Amino acid sequence: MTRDYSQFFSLSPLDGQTKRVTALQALGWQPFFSQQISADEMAAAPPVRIVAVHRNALHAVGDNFATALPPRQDVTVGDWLMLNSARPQSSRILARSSLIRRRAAGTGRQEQLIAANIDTAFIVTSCNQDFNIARLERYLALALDARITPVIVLTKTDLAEDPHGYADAARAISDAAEVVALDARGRAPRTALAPWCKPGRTVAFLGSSGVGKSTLTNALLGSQSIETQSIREDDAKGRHTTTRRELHSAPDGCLILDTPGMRELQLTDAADGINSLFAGISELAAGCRFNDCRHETEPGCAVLQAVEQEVIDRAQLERWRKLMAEDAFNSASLAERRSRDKAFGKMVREVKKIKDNRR
Ligand SMILES: Nc1nc2c(ncn2[C@@H]2O[C@H](COP(=O)(O)OP(=O)(O)OP(=O)(O)O)[C@@H](O)[C@H]2O)c(=O)[nH]1
Ligand SMILES: [Zn+2]
Repeated sequence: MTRDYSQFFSLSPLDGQTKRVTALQALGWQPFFSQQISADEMAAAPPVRIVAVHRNALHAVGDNFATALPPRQDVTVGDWLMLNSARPQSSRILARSSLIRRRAAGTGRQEQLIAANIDTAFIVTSCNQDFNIARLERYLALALDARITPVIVLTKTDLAEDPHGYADAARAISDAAEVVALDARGRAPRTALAPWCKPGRTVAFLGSSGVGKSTLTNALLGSQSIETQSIREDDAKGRHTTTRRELHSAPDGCLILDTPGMRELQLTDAADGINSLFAGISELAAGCRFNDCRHETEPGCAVLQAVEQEVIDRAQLERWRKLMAEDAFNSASLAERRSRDKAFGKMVREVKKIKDNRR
């Protein structure tokens, strides 16, 4: 199937003042990436950005050209590669400014790369029963851990009796994230999200199904190119899960990553993100008498003392515990897997050695 990626070629918007943005900058190229390569390397292998991941190909766009590459487990949408035309599989992956990973859905504990080099994560929830502090915290921890600026977006303000109540509750979660409340339909999102949707910036929408991610994406794109749930519901086949994973270029010059629902989002190796979200608790924990304090019944527990003194909220401590436990569980399983794989590889090599010696 031939796909048309020419939408990315015309990306050379003016960034408000009069400074011209180069074609690469419009694709999201930043000093963080150019610092990783020499001028010679730049001439030998042009940088390309992975704008779409399909089952049988990676679609890459560079300075006024597009190409398809063979799929690779270690490459994800948003990645920058130095294109080796002779051996595309060996193209160098540039270090990422941010990376979203997750534990693969199902029973396997394999880590899956979701997206790379995202500047802003819009964490979307609606002003209704979807609104859930624990879930927002999980997304916030994930974004912070991935080194992405989080912004909480509350949709469906038009349907809520008290949208301000939701916005206040969201603001109380963390100073790390700004909160925007809006009606996702119509023109409001373009203005409200403009501070983060600048030329060459990559943004992504995260959140449960039905909260308005596609509606927001369409509002920024100024089109209906992403089908929304109500349209899918009319589909004779009923609702199908979205498998898309690609970047779209918006008229304002920003790049929008469209990810699947991420309903099974799990934290893996995200302790840093959790700690920065719950900075108050983690700082207190450092003052506990025991290094391995679980903050349950231990004497000299600084965290429990703070709860007693109502410096921190008991419910918040519970949510922190849950996230830490989830992260520890997933990370341990992953580490276990890695060491198992290592041990297995070692065994294979030893068996091979024995066989070779016998010859
Ligand atoms: N009234 C109102 N309806 C909204 C708003 N945001 C989204 N909707 C509607 O809610 C439904 C779901 O929106 P989508 O944009 O498809 O939700 P999604 O998050 O992309 O869902 P998935 O693709 O399943 O992950 C659609 O019918 C939208 O029109 C809003 O702010 N106000
Ligand atoms: Zn403690």
